[in-house]
Amino acid sequence: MAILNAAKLKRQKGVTEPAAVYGENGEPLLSVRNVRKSFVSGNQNVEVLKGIEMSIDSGRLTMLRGRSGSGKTTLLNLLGGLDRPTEGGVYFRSRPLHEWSDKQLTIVRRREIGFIFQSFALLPLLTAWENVELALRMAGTPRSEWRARVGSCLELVGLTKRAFHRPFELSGGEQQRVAIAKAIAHKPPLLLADEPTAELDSQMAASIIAVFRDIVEVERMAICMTTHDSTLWEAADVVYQMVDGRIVPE
Ligand SMILES: Nc1ncnc2c1ncn2[C@@H]1O[C@H](COP(=O)(O)OP(=O)(O)OP(=O)(O)O)[C@@H](O)[C@H]1O
Repeated sequence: MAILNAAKLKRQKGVTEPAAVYGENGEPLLSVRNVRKSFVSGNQNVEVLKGIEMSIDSGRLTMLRGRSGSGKTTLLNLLGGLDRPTEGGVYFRSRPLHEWSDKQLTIVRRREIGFIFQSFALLPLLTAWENVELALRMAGTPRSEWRARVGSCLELVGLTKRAFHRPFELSGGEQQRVAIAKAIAHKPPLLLADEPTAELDSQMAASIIAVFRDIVEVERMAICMTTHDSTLWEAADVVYQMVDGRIVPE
């Protein structure tokens, strides 16, 4: 796919665009400091994350790669405040998510983070347009802004012509694009995606990654996604490889 090759070429030539950074001092949008996560399974304590250090910048597509069971989803859940680390810190826009109450985390997730999952999580009776509009309603965006924002999000994901179709009338790739439009509608600075291309064929997967590249470049959001698919890694600005709960050099 052209977009993948373009991203690869840019990196090969050492061309890097200046990252849009959060904060005056250039601190990353999100940083993870010595994070450990354990689960109790039966009478055993299983350590799934073993001292993770990483950061995520605005205007960058970051990928987490690794074998099944290496801890990618567990880490993504911590980045999005869906769970808390056993040790260490997760700082989002310099605020310590790991110290926040459930109520505070719910608010930050609703307003400042977009989530995309493997299954597309669309409401089946609503059209693509109404699904995206619902996200704005949930985020408390003023009604007067809905029309323009829904239109521009559907345009960004290339679905203007399909705006009034319901999910069952759309292909898997198109449904995932509606899910992306829904996740970015309220302009969250951070978009997290867990295996967003797992249910798609390789062509549709590449088209989703092309949409992600547009989002980081046009909207300057940060996207962090997990993937097994080695053909997609070259489209990333940053790739973290996970092995057995640790980030290891590629
Ligand atoms: N709530 C939990 N309780 C006990 N063990 C858990 C829990 N969540 C995850 N694990 C274990 O942590 C390990 C890492 O799981 P995780 O889902 O993060 O891996 P992954 O890299 O995302 O894998 P996949 O690519 O298959 O989704 C697995 O061995 C899993 O069984």
